[in-house]
Amino acid sequence: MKVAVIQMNTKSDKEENLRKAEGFIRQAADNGAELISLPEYFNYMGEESGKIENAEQIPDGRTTSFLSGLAKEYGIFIHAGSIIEKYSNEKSYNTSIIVSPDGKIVGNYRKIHLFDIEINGVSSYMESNSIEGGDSAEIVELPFGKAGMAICYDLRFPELFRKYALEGCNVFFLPAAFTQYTGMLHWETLLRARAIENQCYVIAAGQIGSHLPGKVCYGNSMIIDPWGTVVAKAPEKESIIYAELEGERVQSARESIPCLTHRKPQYY
Ligand SMILES: O=C(O)CCC(=O)C(=O)O
Repeated sequence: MKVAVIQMNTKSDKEENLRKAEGFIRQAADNGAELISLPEYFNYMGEESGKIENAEQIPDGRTTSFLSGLAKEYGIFIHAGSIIEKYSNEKSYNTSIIVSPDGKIVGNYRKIHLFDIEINGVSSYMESNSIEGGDSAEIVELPFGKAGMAICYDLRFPELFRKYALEGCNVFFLPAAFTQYTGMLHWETLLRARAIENQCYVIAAGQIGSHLPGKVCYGNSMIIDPWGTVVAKAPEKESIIYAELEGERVQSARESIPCLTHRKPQYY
């Protein structure tokens, strides 16, 4: 299955962001992508206060119907890294969806772990001020196999990915708007670790560069195979990268080093 990952620098004008995403999706589909992955917050990154007015219903919202139309037109899967989903008058969900070639939503995942952190003298984020956390994991059946869904900070919780692997996943989605600082320190290492320890592909579409109001994102979108090899990596700009997901790579990793069957959880 040919996958395309789109790296974006999303800003606060939703229609402009959708126009840009559409251009990338059309280009990737014309290049033969059967599955296209977009980053977290691909349709809006702006002031916190703007989140509420840009929140949408799922499935009855502007962005979902935009994605369904394109998925149907090209007969492809589209993974929308995230859309701000309506929750209440104060808060939204940070929600990823996967749309199938017939335009239906086949995956819906609300970011579980919220980025509430403070790094002394560097940065602080309080995602839970505007976002309500999700409360369930999500596995989607794709032609390539089962896929586990996660978003950005979820990457730091290996037990979610282990659960997905034990339930038969061979690919993970990890869309992100990862901060420049923590990205430099941890992004590639954590992504490769999740791929290696679970012997799964990792599809990581990221935001790149600065966004209102002052968040700088690390970019470095990548596709990693079940051996932990980075098979495609985006340059430092908005771009599309491609890779072929190969079932044999999953099998060969799992047969060569059968760590998933060597587990002894009864001892720990
Ligand atoms: O885990 C990190 O270092 C970054 C996470 C992040 O930027 C987010 O979840 O929005």
